[in-house]
Amino acid sequence: LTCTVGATIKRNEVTGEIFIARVIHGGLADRSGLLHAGDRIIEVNGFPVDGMEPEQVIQVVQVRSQGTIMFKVVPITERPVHNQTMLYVRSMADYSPQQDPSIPCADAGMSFRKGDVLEIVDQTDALWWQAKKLPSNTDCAGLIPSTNLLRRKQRDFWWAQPYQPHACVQTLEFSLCFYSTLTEVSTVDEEEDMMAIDEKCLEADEEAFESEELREEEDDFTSSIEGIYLTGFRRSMRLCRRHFHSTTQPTCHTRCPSSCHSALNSPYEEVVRYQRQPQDPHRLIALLGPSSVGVNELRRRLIEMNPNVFQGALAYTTRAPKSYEESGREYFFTSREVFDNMVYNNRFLEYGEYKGNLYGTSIESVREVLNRGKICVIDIEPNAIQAVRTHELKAYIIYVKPPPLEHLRETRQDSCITTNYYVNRPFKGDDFQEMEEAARKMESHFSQFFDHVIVNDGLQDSCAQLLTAARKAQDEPQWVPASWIRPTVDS
Ligand SMILES: Nc1ncnc2c1ncn2[C@@H]1O[C@H](COP(=O)(O)OP(=O)(O)OP(=O)(O)O)[C@@H](O)[C@H]1O
Repeated sequence: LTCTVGATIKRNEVTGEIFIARVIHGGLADRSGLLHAGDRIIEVNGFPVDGMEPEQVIQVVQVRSQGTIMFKVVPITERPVHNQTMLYVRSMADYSPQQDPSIPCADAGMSFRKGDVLEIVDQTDALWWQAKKLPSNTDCAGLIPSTNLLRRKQRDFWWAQPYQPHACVQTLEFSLCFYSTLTEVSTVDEEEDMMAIDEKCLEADEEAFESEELREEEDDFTSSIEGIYLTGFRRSMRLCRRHFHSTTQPTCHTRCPSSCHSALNSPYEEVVRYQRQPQDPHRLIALLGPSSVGVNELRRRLIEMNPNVFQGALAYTTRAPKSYEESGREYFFTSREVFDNMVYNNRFLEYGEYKGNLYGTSIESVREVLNRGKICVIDIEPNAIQAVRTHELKAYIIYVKPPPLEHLRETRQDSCITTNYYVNRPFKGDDFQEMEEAARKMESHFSQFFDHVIVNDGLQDSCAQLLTAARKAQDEPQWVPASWIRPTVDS
């Protein structure tokens, strides 16, 4: 009945009467305006349907799949009042009606993936809403679980899992409220990764290790182009970020409660179309991707090619300045006391420790770039996603994805990476595999927050894509969390 007429039916088990259970938005029944939820069906194409099983009724309808289908109905006397307000949401979970035994009619269901934007067209039913996936090329809506129902499914799914120490990693898409647990698990994973690296280093050719070992002093990854110093590319800051400490939880509580809470607790995040006005500050561009995928190469090239438009954010450090360094150029050099105070006051988007010194990217550093009318481009670890998704920064998150393995091998033949132990060592086969694995994890946990994805295959093409995306983020309407536009009292 759903496909042909655009309605679902139900049977009163006591009386055997058949009723319209719901009318699918945009379907034939809805467009005809003749059938409504609650109408009692007496006859279909002249056949009395009282006492029939719903499947039999459907067969009667399908016999006449073309031409006119005649319904004799007793209309519902009191139609529910539809005071629908337009609602758009970004899905924070995957859903497949074919794998959901509780859906009233799987054919009427609509599947969606994390990050999809859905237009909710009907919320009259407490359990099953009707929605369209955007951009939509169909008039007909599909059934999706309501927020409460999906949340309940997530909870049940969570509790139904046998105990596995890492279970929260696999089930994050179902239960973002376990975010803090995930953070701990990721750290453990990272420590394990670190151990793997240690072993590899022990196996490594000692001579090569010695000659390429990280030197104590800090070099820039990049040279400064004429007259312009590229901020935000210092090596220690980047290495430190691999051992990041996220400020996610405290930051969330104080800086972005509405957007964080909605993202963490609700399977749907309400979104609105946002068009930045020319007088508004630029949206922050935040790049993320698995280590060595090319986030900083792309970021550097973008800034180098358009230094008057784009700029990185200067990091803070408690490290003592070297003779040639100036506060406000390589870093903001600061005391540990001041740094701790900034941490306490949630002033960092992310911060961490490297070789006994603290490093961090502050909100003020980003603000300073924005106040100059430039577009701030930073790279972040996934744990900083919530800290940049705020009413003020309105981060546009670009995920840099590795291309397939063969392409990685081909394109990175002459490229080098800096690891915790080596500077500029050529890529090895294992690096590519690790990158792919890290990418898979990152995507499965965080893809719902990606505004744009760049597959970093050919460097030139990726650079062009980044420039286009960074411009689009500023100039074209985008879906953003509704809380950014209608901030609550405490955001
Ligand atoms: N598309 C590409 N083709 C070839 N080489 C690339 C490409 N993108 C990046 N590279 C090279 O790969 C290496 C690693 O890139 P980059 O330093 O930007 O990594 P990253 O993503 O910033 O990683 P990390 O955060 O771990 O430092 C660099 O030598 C860079 O020049």
